[in-house]
Amino acid sequence: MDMKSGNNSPVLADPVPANKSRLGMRSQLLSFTSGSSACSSGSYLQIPWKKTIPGKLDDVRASGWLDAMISSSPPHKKPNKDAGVECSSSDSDAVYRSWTLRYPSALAAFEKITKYAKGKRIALFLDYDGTLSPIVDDPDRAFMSEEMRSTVQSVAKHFPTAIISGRSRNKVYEFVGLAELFYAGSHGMDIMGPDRVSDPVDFSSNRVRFADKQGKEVNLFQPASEFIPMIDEVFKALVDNTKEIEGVKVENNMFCVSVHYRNVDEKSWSAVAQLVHDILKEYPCLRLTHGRKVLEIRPVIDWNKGKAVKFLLESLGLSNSEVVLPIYVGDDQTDEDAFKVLREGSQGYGILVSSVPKETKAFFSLRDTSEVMDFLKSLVQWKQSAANL
Ligand SMILES: O=P(O)(O)OC[C@H]1O[C@H](O[C@H]2O[C@H](CO)[C@@H](O)[C@H](O)[C@H]2O)[C@H](O)[C@@H](O)[C@@H]1O
Repeated sequence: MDMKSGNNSPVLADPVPANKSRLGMRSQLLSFTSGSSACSSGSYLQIPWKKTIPGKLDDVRASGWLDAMISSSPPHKKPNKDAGVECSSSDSDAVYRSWTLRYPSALAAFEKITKYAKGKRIALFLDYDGTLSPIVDDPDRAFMSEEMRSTVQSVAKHFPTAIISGRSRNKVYEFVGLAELFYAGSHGMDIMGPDRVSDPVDFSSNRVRFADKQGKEVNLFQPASEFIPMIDEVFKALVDNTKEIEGVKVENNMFCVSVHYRNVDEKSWSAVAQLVHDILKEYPCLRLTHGRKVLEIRPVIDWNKGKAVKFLLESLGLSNSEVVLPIYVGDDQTDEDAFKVLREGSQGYGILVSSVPKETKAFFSLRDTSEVMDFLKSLVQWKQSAANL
């Protein structure tokens, strides 16, 4: 893959000036980013990992990380600063209701949505955690209910449906377990789709075609494949460096590493942030995104859930917005890239799953996973009744 910045490349330009090389030491990582890689120039050299001594916490405060960590997965009651007490739940309800004037409930606006979808084919994109399965303390136990599974299964019978998750593709497939869907893991950096119908850009070097277990031709697209060894290295370093902090969980999601602090005492959040910050200083080709009580480290390539949606629409031959209505349902910051693509291209609808008001690029909202299920069931019923007309 051409890793220089360019129209066809998903890789961003070198984020660090060439004179800021890593102490002039050569790295074992150079071997897999050979050629013209922006990240394999001097700026990409790595020092062998050494244990980080937590540095100045000013770094994480100044960069706004701590604020973002505190506001991710916000509490259900809003503290009232003036009175020093929490707002009552009826106050929060009123705030939520007024927020839904801007982002109406997709259930309440169902007729409007289906009116717009008339004569079009709906394509569904579903996030996993917080959308199909409720948020739980242990990421390994984020199971979806059987009812939700069969709802997703029937939705997929009527509409092309893809899961787009921050988890590794294999892991999210294990949780969902439905072979009839398309899957994009690692925030869209690992897409298993149909054999491509058309594609506006040349991704040939990142694409592998093969037949799946059912003999169906599939297309595996991994725009960040060169980063796997680096991600492994960072994963191991973070497991090692955070082991003294109780409650931290580090997850290897193949093309990204998730550092969970949901079960960490709030007093230690800054230490978690500092350790991640220190790692990122050593790996200029990686960057941070925030999720729900999770810090996510991923390659700096210009690829995200929004690009994955576009890619899948192309691959499925569904990119003509005159005849296709894509709907994306998701709950966290990384889903905003997909909402943005749909809104800015006037292409389809984003639906934010949130029980608290949030700034979003979505058009509609749903409170929680049970409303997501109701919405999916309504789509199936609507489709079935339209077929009977
Ligand atoms: O894109 P998603 O499918 O929403 O995945 C985003 C991250 O979800 C998982 O973490 C979140 O859910 C956990 C289980 O409910 C919860 O414990 C954690 O606090 C949340 O951040 C997953 O573990 C991550 O790897 C995903 O990136």
